Amino acid sequence: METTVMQQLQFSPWIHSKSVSAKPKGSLHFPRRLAEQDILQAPFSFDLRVSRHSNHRRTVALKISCSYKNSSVLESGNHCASVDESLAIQRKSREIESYLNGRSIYLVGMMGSGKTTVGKVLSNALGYSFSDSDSLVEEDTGISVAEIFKVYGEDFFRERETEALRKLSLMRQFVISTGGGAVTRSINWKYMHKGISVWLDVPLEALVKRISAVGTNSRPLLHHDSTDAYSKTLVRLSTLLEERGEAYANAEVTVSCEKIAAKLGTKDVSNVTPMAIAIEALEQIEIFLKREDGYCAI
Ligand SMILES: Nc1ncnc2c1ncn2[C@@H]1O[C@H](COP(=O)(O)OP(=O)(O)OP(=O)(O)O)[C@@H](O)[C@H]1O
Ligand SMILES: O=C(O)C1=C[C@@H](O)[C@@H](O)[C@H](O)C1
Repeated sequence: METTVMQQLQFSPWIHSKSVSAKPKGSLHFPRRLAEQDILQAPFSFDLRVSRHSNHRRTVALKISCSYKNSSVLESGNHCASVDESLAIQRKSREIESYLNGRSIYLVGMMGSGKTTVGKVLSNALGYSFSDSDSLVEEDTGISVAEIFKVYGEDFFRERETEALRKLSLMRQFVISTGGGAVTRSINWKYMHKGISVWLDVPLEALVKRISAVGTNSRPLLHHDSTDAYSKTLVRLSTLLEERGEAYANAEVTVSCEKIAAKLGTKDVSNVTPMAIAIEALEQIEIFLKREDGYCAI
């Protein structure tokens, strides 16, 4: 089967603003087990498009497309940021740099809460490396998370996940997307507390919509036969969320998509972009760090 990978990245400050020193970077993501040779043989195409918006915002989208054979995975993304947002995240990153002092950020949250998507925005802004504990487990074992669950069971996966977090806890200057269930083991918190833990709190309905859109093949705890994907995902996710709600709330910082939506004057969290979530995450991290530092605003 031939599959197309499309990733749309929004670049703007490096075209219009001299005040931004770090150039935004983007990356194109491939299915986890695609061989390097296959990637090299894949034809790419690029499309750069400038858009002007009614409120004087300018955005420049770089769309990268690529086709390759023997894969059934489709990944696509549309990561848009206005000039204002790009400047805001750069400014906020610089502001918290000295408080952060190289500590890593651990993103926790349900499957589909955006840990990977928002994590990459954050790591770019902070000049940190990005890592994903699920990918680390896959690299260590040589098989996918779905296969680990199928062949060895969940307990084996949880052991490997803890080992991945232990290794990550030895690193600095990382943004880490943790597995959705990492919060359920207390030993994992011991490792995550080496850095700052941030819960991406996304309402259940939004999670279900996102996951139903991309499918459950890579998410063994949600996987089901193909019929009625929305309601099956809803039931399973709501059970997990009920079981884990308190565990997520252990995070030092909470980023609520509903609160961001409310600030934007909407109730619809689907209007809240990964960039807006990343900016709110940095603001909440700043509040936490200043409180920890005994800082008192006058
Ligand atoms: N703010 C957002 N608005 C709309 N869609 C989003 C947003 N953030 C992420 N998504 C989409 O939701 C899906 C899940 O996002 P992502 O993979 O980042 O979540 P995750 O928390 O890492 O999931 P998992 O733990 O299951 O790997 C992706 O298709 C992504 O493009
Ligand atoms: O929520 C969970 O328990 C999981 C989430 C994924 O990130 C993987 O870690 C795995 O599929 C289990």
